[in-house]
Amino acid sequence: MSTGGERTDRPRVCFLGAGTMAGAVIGGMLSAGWPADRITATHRRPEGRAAVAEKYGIEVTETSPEAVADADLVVVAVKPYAALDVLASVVEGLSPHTVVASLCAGITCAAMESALESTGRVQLARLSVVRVMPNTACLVRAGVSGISAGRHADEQALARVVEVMQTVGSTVEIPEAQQDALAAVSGSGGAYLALVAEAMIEAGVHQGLPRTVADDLVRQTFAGAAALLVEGEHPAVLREQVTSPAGSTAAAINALESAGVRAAFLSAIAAATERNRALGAPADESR
Ligand SMILES: NC(=O)C1=CN([C@@H]2O[C@H](COP(=O)(O)OP(=O)(O)OC[C@H]3O[C@@H](n4cnc5c(N)ncnc54)[C@H](OP(=O)(O)O)[C@@H]3O)[C@@H](O)[C@H]2O)C=CC1
Ligand SMILES: O=C(O)[C@@H]1CCC=N1
Repeated sequence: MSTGGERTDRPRVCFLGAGTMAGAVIGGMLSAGWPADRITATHRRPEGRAAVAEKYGIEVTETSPEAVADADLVVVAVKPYAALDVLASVVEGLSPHTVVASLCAGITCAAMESALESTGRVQLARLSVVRVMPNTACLVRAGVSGISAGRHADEQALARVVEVMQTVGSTVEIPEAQQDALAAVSGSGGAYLALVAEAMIEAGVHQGLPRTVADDLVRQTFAGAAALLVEGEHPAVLREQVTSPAGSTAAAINALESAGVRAAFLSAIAAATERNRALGAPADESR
């Protein structure tokens, strides 16, 4: 998967948990030329370890202090409910120079810092902790990650995390209080757009288009619309450019507005923000 031109000064990154999100970041890093021998991961199931090692050509081990001993950056990438336990299970392998980042929805820097402080090991109590919220487009190096530094993370620690996440997309540094809303917009956003794409394909089929044609049309329409958005024009202007007075787009927009599409997005993003907050709450067993 490597494109060559690998740099040997890249930080060594160990992912704790190698599921969808870690896999997207690992895949993006490798395709950008990050040396495979500077990426490791852990997986709790032996068959999972074998599969991930085979897929990415990286070393995959059990989650243990030894797994993180050589890492410059340890990335917690398990489901939120397991994040603090997984971090606690590797503390013996962390050094004062290790940076710990978490991709886990809702898990605060303070919660991770407390987990490290509660080890009673003085040198870990001041470890750099960074909270990151990426999205799955990291796989194609088109992700966007919100990044917030914890109490002890200095510029150098932050730069280590930014180096990884900018390899797989863009980054935005935000106050940690905004992380739950950011996750609701960009962490989950790809799913909303995939749902709209799915609905548009079905609607095209409903109007008599062959499924493969509807599928191709929708994919390319999304790619084209994304390219125009990235150019920087305001979305309202892009919408107006397509909407002739009393034309067919106006008829469609009228139907969408009557169905409450804007209100639906307001509710959806509010629900996701609230859910992210709940995922970080200590008593939540459903995470
Ligand atoms: N998916 C997404 O789009 C995004 C996810 N995130 C965050 O990323 C994190 C991971 O989510 P996602 O990748 O979707 O989930 P996955 O279930 O795909 O991946 C989680 C991985 O962690 C593994 N795991 C669980 N416990 C342990 C353990 N003790 N040691 C090692 N590995 C363990 C799981 O193993 P097993 O297969 O055995 O269950 C699984 O492979 C979550 O906290 C989520 O909030 C953030 C942004 C976007
Ligand atoms: O659904 C989730 O919980 C995660 C957080 C952002 C995207 N997926």
